Amino acid sequence: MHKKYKIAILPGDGIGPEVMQETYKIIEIIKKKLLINIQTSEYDIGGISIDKHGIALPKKTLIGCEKSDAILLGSIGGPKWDILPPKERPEIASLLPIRKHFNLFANLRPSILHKKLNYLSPLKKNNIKDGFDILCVRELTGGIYFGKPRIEINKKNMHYAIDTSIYHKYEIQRIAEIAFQESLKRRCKVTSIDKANVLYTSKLWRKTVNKISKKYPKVHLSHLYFDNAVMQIIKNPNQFDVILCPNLIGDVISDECGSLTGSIGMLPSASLNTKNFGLYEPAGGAAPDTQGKNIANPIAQILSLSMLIKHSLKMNHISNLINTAVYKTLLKGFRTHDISHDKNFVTTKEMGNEIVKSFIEEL
Ligand SMILES: NC(=O)C1=CN([C@@H]2O[C@H](COP(=O)(O)OP(=O)(O)OC[C@H]3O[C@@H](n4cnc5c(N)ncnc54)[C@H](O)[C@@H]3O)[C@@H](O)[C@H]2O)C=CC1
Ligand SMILES: CC(C)CC(=O)C(=O)O
Ligand SMILES: [Mg+2]
Repeated sequence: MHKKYKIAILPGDGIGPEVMQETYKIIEIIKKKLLINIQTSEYDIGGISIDKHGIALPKKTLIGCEKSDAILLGSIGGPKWDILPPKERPEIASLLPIRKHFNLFANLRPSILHKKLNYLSPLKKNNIKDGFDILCVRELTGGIYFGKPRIEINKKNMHYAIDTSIYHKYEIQRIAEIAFQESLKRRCKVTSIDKANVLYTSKLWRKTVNKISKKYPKVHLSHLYFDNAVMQIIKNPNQFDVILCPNLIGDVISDECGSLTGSIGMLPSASLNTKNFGLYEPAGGAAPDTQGKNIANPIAQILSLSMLIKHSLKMNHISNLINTAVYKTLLKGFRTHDISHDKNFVTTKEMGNEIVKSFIEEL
């Protein structure tokens, strides 16, 4: 009897359901042609769930995810729900809590610009002749997105808001371990990014990362301040291997690295806990400006499935086949709106179909 894999699918808001449809096509091929027993079950999350059930993260969704081997998420949020009080908006009421619930502290965001596709990047060609391959390792369940108190005070003559950034040593230790271990599989370089010239949490971050680095003598560790880092990445992304960041900094850096490959619409992510259970989602958001137009790039979602298959289902060969299929489709010249330099672009569905064709060619 073949092993059965259960994937909880959470399409969410905005372009989430559109790009998820294209990802289902790849799952169907894996089931039919590779005879892998994958069972998918869909659950609501985010704004759509608020509309349907009055709550952004229903119990049914959490229980469905708990019973699965991994979660594949589209995206959440959009202007319709921006007017809600902070605690009720999809970001704070569903995305952050689901990450915390499963202790998904390790967020891996690989940004790869292949040499042969370097013209997709907005950077000048001579800066990216050889492309680049950066893995952003972002701490995902701590820092300022989770600190308390977070509150707006509006009293007589006083109107202010507070966010609190907290990092415990153990939170820094465990994400640093992940970054060093990942770098051993790559080019053995870790660049840790912080603001240790100003922030107390960053001082502890740097001290702790330095201590962990002693366990990894083969890995070259360097530190950059956040402001300089965003500049260095644009000047020469190829100098970076693994970039290790606190939550907020990683949010920014990963968008930057993603867009340097051509579009944030191609950047997948894996959010993992210590048991290799993971939530996989595009690094970008709900892209409301492209929603419903059949123009969104489905690559980030398809590559997120690839990461799921690698990290949670442990089928590296299938993950590699998907990655190759995406690469070949781009080499064949197919471009969605976000990566097209002219008016010649394919729709979301056409891109999905082309990736499926390339995938079948690889089998
Ligand atoms: N993990 C998640 O679910 C995330 C949700 N969000 C939410 O999404 C909503 C929109 O946020 P924004 O700041 O506009 O960021 P965004 O990432 O949704 O969009 C930024 C830009 O990138 C483009 N883009 C993103 N993904 C694309 C794709 N697959 N194909 C083509 N173009 C793509 C968008 O069209 C837009 O121009 C907000 O409500 C935000 O809170 C934002 C980031 C992550
Ligand atoms: C709500 C945000 C923290 C989501 C986001 O921008 C991200 O995870 O990259
Ligand atoms: Mg982000």
